[in-house]
Amino acid sequence: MKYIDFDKKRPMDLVLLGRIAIDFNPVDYFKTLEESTTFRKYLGGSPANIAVGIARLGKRVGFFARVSDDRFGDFVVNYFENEGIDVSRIRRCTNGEKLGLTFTEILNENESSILMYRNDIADLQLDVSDIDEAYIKNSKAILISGTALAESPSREAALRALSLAKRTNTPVIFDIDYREYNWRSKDEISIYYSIVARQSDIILGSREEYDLTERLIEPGRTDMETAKYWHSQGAKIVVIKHGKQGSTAYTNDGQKYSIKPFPVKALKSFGGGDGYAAAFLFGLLEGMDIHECLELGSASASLLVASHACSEDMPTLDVIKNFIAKSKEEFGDMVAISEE
Ligand SMILES: Nc1ncnc2c1ncn2[C@@H]1O[C@H](COP(=O)(O)OP(=O)(O)O)[C@@H](O)[C@H]1O
Ligand SMILES: O=C(O)C[C@@H](O)[C@H](O)C(=O)COP(=O)(O)O
Repeated sequence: MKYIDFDKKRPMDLVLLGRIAIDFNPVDYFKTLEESTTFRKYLGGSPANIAVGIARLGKRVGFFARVSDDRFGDFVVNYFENEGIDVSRIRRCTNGEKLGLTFTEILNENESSILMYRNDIADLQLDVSDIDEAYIKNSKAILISGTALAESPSREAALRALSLAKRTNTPVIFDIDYREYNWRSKDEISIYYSIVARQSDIILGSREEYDLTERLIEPGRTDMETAKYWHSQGAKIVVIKHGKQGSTAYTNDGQKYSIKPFPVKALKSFGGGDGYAAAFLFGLLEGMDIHECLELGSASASLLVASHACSEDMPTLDVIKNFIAKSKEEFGDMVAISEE
């Protein structure tokens, strides 16, 4: 069953909108951030990680972003170019705004935290003038990352992209992507997240992120209530992630596809969502069934939590498929299909 009708005549597979940043992950991990002394620099930013992931799976990827006009901005643009990602819509800030920096803390395989430096931030300078209709119209889908809604002018740029996507019949993917920084209130979060979610075809988020989105609508929903509500608003696929407990995709025909995580020796607790989104969306673009997309997403997520980086360790399709095959041999099938 296909839930999203991607226009195969469009040359770009996915355009993403949101932050491109840098991760500094500790080399001397299993320590507090205060104690760590040595870090490795990686491209970062959840939507940027997803872009790298889906490009490595062979898709043609574009990006709407503002980056800093300095060496860090050079680093991320060059990294994208080396990954084959189109950078024609990535512009430099002109007033000294800085690229987002994320210092991560890996205390143990289950406990990590991220410290984000986002003052005077470049990515939230994305402007409505940066968003052109032709670029969206040439793409099979657009992914909007929630943090882009945290401040103006990025907020209006994201909403313009959303409007142009609807006008050009371009499927909208909303990766809720909550990061507390730059938001002034939880009501603000709910207002803007729900505007985008109501016009999205696919919504990806953790339970916490749906709770934030639904705060002014109906707080305290179950997953089933959440899925039914967003289906009633037009979403075709609602994915709710629950960390180590796995994830579930709810489709608008009443099907519920749950998957347990592929067992893995985790190193960190972050990065799974980006790997998940990249591989899950790849599967959809390939016309795969939902349970195949879930397997790809969940396997990619497991590989990412087992690795030191997010972007740099995004797996190829062969790596994901080999991992799935080995896991199934040892642990059996991971997917359970049922009715909502
Ligand atoms: N310890 C783990 N082992 C295996 N897979 C994991 C682990 N933690 C997370 N995952 C996978 O990563 C996915 C996304 O993780 P989650 O924490 O829910 O979202 P996010 O990373 O976006 O916050 C999960 O649905 C699961 O498939
Ligand atoms: O999103 C950020 O700005 C930080 C990311 O680069 C970092 O790798 C991370 O936290 C990924 O988070 P997740 O995949 O959503 O768990």
